[in-house]
Amino acid sequence: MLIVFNPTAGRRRHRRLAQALATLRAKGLRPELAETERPGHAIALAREAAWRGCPLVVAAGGDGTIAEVAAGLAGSSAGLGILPLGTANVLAWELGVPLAPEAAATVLAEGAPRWLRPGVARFGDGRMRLFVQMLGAGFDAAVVHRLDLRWKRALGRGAYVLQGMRELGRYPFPRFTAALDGGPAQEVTSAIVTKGRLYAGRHLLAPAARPGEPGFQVALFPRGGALAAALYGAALPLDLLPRLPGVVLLPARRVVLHGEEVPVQADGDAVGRLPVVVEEAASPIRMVLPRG
Ligand SMILES: Nc1ncnc2c1ncn2[C@@H]1O[C@H](COP(=O)(O)OP(=O)(O)OP(=O)(O)O)[C@@H](O)[C@H]1O
Repeated sequence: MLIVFNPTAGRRRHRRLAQALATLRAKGLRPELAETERPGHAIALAREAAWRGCPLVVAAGGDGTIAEVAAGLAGSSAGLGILPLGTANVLAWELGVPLAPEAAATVLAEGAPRWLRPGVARFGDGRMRLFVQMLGAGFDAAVVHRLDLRWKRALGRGAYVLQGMRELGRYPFPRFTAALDGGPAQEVTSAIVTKGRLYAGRHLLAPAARPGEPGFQVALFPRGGALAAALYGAALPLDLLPRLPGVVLLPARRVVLHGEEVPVQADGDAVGRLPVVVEEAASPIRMVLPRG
């Protein structure tokens, strides 16, 4: 087992990592540890581990680190485990992986295999980005793009709330189009393409989503403006967002988002700007998850 640890993810991460390692060692396991040194490094570390036959690579970090490890394991037979040390840890909430390090380590040692089907985003400039939970274009991506990392370290998820309030006053809500499965282009001001039900931690976004099955749920936000965005932001922690008028949720296998100067985020990382085409990744990933 190789643990790929992002030393910049989340808070209190070193202590939590040490607790997980102690649990694994107490169970007779001898995990290897590799620290990431830069964005994208986890991809290379995971790829190399899969190439030398490592059966399980654990992403110790947040959703961005999981996505990078998943990208490195793509097409291999190695399994992917999660040690949730990130800020939002949406995928851990989604898949029932405990946040307590000892309990998460027990899942790594004794969990069961389950398939996850990541999404892949292709940008206009030819870049590709794999994502495990969701990709957003528009307002939420603007928040991620301009988030101050010092705030994120100090305040955790609260930093997103503060940055969201700042963006309400300055984001211009440019319109762009979303075309689902070759259908007509619809005008929106934000769109979230999600594999899972949850968003920004454990808040409900897409009740019909099934991460282990093909396809996505797509949340479209035709209404722009600070008032609508503030309303959506207030509804999210109450799990009311999917029920709000003006929020459209649709299933799709392929999503084309077209626009200019519209920011894009994937799994909470700033990843570029539109246009982008979102599809299912070529191969599913075998995850090690809680039994039952
Ligand atoms: N050594 C490093 N220095 C700077 N950035 C790094 C380093 N290692 C990894 N990263 C980048 O940090 C990004 C964010 O990390 P990650 O998603 O794991 O944590 P998080 O943002 O705190 O958690 P979450 O996504 O759950 O909110 C990763 O996508 C990765 O590209």
